[in-house]
Amino acid sequence: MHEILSAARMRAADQATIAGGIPGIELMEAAGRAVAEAAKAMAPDGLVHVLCGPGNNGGDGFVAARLLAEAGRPVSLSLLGARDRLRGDAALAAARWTGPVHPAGPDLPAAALLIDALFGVGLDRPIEGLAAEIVAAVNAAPAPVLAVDVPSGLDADSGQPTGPVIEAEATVTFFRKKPGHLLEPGRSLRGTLELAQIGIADAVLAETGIDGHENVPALWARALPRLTGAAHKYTRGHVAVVSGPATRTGAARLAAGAALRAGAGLVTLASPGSALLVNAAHLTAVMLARMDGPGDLSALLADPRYTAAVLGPGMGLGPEARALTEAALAAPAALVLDADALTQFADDPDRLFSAIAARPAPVALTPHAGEFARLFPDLAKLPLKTGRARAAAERSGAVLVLKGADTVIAAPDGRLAINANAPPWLATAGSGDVLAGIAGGLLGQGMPALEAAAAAVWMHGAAANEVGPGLIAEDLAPALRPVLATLIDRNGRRT
Ligand SMILES: NC(=O)C1=CN([C@@H]2O[C@H](COP(=O)(O)OP(=O)(O)OC[C@H]3O[C@@H](n4cnc5c(N)ncnc54)[C@H](O)[C@@H]3O)[C@@H](O)[C@H]2O)[C@@H](O)CC1
Ligand SMILES: Nc1ncnc2c1ncn2[C@@H]1O[C@H](COP(=O)(O)OP(=O)(O)O)[C@@H](O)[C@H]1O
Ligand SMILES: [K+]
Repeated sequence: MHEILSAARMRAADQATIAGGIPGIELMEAAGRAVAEAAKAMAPDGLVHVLCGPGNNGGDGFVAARLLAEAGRPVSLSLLGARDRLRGDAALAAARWTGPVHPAGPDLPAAALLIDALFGVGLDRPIEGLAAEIVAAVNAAPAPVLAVDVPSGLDADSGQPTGPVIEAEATVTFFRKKPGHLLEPGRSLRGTLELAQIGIADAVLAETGIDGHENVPALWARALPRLTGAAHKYTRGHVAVVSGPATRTGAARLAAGAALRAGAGLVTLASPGSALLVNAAHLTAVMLARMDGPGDLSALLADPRYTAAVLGPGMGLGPEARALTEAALAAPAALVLDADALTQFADDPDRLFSAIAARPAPVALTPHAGEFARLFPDLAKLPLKTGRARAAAERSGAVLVLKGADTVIAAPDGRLAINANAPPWLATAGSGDVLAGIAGGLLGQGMPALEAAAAAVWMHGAAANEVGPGLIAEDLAPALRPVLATLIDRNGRRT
């Protein structure tokens, strides 16, 4: 159920199902029924006003209106465009509606609920003219809005408004979620999301292919590190985190603490001599090693017990910092490169990519949009966030974590997950450092890179939800405990 389908693949799934012998009107009846049920739950009484568009999204609206009326609810309906222009299943659905069909306009009745069945995945241009006036009126109306499939005006693939767009309290979509339900601002515009099954068989996915998955534990839970009675700290991995200079040490400590909480057996902060005392003053379970340049870091990471390293948080730019990252790239450990460790390669991203290609252990890159644009200036212009992440993973040979409210995780082989559990209070200084640490902690325990990165992003969001508003980055690592408890039981088994 967690596969994601683009509008084109969803159309292919509809068509394959109809070609397989299930009439389109049956799918539409099931879709309209799901919408009617959601409408009853949202507004137990009062008038429901259904706004129908000229395509099959409008057809779903006609079905919902009929079923609500049959259930005894007061229903009114308006249609954008002429009734005799309706085609196919939508025309059939409209023929089954026996109530009046009002011409759609910005004058809306005082309703308990508005159903937006104007445009779905068939939207092919920005909404304008009369339809735009209707959208504005719907958004200004006091009644809550239930969107059919997608809020009208939203691009189902990008999550971007194409122009005027409906702001919905809730959306009912069919068969599988679309990228635009998870990518911002679509995730905010669609309100709560219900997924309804309408008679399309899961097997159709083998034919259509998928556009990725929603980032849920089912994707990676089986790959989580497994604790057994025979575990000792070295079997749980040793993660090195590179500290910045004396005036910028906090970010690396946040990452180190998070790596330990994520289950790494040992975490060592590799600190410049000048920053040893300030780091020592703040550390207990995290260990400290003196590291005064790339030679020291190479020597440290040459110890094969170091299974992962995290570089970037608070690290700084310039040739010395860059030389540290080069040393880590030449070492055998898995790597998380974040923040400054990415920006260091802005002048020569290909140098980073060839170093990644030359190493046996995996690399995860965790840029926010600004860092991404420095490494992938051409890809940053691609219209879809999913497309940007996928192309960058392919080019870099690394697992790409393109951060934001709607973080996208992509592997070089094309696998992709969109994360949708992060609350807005995660947007606070240092929270990215914690994410890098969690990813390092999971990689260090031997988790495969895509799974480790996706799990880290999900745990980060779940920990933020545990904490709630008011969160500061320091709160995140402790909040991993209840999150891990939902994933791993006390006997070390994955739940
Ligand atoms: N048989 C099927 O394929 C099923 C389709 N379903 C519904 O059908 C929807 C897709 O239906 P359609 O492909 O007919 O597409 P839509 O109903 O989303 O919209 C397409 C219609 O709107 C017009 N249009 C597009 N953008 C416009 C704009 N900006 N201004 C004015 N007119 C515009 C198009 O010319 C076309 O007439 C889905 O979102 C879903 O709600 C469901 O009923 C399930 C079954
Ligand atoms: N509006 C938001 N909603 C949810 N999560 C967000 C939002 N904005 C940022 N985040 C998350 O917060 C973290 C911020 O990381 P980053 O940009 O590197 O900041 P910093 O360097 O201050 O830690 C990322 O994990 C990102 O996905
Ligand atoms: K709609």
